[in-house]
Amino acid sequence: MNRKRVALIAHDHKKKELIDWVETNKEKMQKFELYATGTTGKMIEEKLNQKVIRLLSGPIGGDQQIGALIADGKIDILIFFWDPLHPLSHDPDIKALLRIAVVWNIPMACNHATADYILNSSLLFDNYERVKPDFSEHNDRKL
Ligand SMILES: O=C(CO)COP(=O)(O)O
Repeated sequence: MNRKRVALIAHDHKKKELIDWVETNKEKMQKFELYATGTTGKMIEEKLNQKVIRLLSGPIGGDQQIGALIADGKIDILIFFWDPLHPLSHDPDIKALLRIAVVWNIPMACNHATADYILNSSLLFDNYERVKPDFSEHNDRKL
């Protein structure tokens, strides 16, 4: 079975929480191929001593790069500890990423509790295949 590709992202006020979470779940993390935005990825790599495929930092396009990977079917799970209490310059990108994860029906955790649920789901290491959305109507759309 291929390793699940997990994207990990945290905003600055949430980074400690995410780093603590990955450290607590270090053994499980090793079973995944990890992707992350720039700064988050650097911190995870240092903490876990595990390779992380790092994209750009969020404010300069990292969220969009993760979104593009999701649309290409290259990310299986998104763990995104976004910050609901501080306004961010790249809010449109954040919103777009949350949207595209829903569009493509990938499991997405936006907080610690949901991340725990996903990580402890029996579906995670089964041959579970998520339902792939049917976009035929959209692709055939006549403008
Ligand atoms: O801003 C981010 C996501 O919106 C995260 O970017 P960094 O991981 O580079 O801090």
